Amino acid sequence: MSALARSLKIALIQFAAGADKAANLATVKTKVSEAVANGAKLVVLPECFNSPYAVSAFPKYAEKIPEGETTQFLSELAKKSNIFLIGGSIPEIGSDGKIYNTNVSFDTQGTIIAKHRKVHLFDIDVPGKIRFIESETLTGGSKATVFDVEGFGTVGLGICYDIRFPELASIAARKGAFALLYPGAFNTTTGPLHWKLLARARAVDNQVYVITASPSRDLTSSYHAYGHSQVIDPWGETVSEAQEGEEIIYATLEPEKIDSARSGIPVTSQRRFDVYEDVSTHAKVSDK
Ligand SMILES: O=C(O)CCC(=O)C(=O)O
Repeated sequence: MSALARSLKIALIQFAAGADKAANLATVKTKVSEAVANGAKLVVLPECFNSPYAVSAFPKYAEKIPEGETTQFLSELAKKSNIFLIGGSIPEIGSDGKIYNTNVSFDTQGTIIAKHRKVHLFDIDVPGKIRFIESETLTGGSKATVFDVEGFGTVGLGICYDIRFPELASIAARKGAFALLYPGAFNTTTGPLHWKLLARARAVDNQVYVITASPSRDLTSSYHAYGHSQVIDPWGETVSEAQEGEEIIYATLEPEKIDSARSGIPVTSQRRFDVYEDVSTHAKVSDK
């Protein structure tokens, strides 16, 4: 049986969150209803869609999950819209008092099906170009996340910088994923060089769809997101790609695309775990 049971129409919502949380949630509501009207069954929001993407903002905007207003809002929206809703990420305050960059995702009943805390924090310093140290206010998660989209199949999920670490993607693929979802906010330094390269690499490594949802670029904010939300197929081809502004992009994921890649170039069944270890046997996988 194919990793994907049947065709799945998805939408990626690219918009820039500002300082006003209520306005950000109102934008999500409007754009999700547009995506639903256009037939999307699974909708993906970008990284940090309810707050500015800035280390100083994370503590101010952090909410509890599931008690916080954004979780409640997304749950109702998923249920009312009868969609699977992949809630990008939001700053979360954990029961340990630490702050995480966290995805929470929902099924068509509004029930939480996944919670992923960004595992690899975005701490980089490229002199003269970009310095961003998430660990100044955030703590990294400690689990890989793989979950079922009921009636369609299994997916893996990481947040932005997590895409640079192929191990998380391999774990999901070994567990039968048909797609890897990465809400992310690359920037105008690393985006042009690495955003598509990494998405295509993860797609071809694992013969899965790779879905990366970005904020749009806002030159008035301190962080200039790259935009270019995209859907890459298991052959490494771009199915759909946004530019840098506000946009909703769509794609229909097809089981045949996965099957043709896997039967034509059968790396998925040719792996030599007798020569190297399968990382997925060591992984802790999130149960929500
Ligand atoms: O890896 C990169 O270049 C960008 C990562 C990033 O922006 C993030 O993790 O939020």
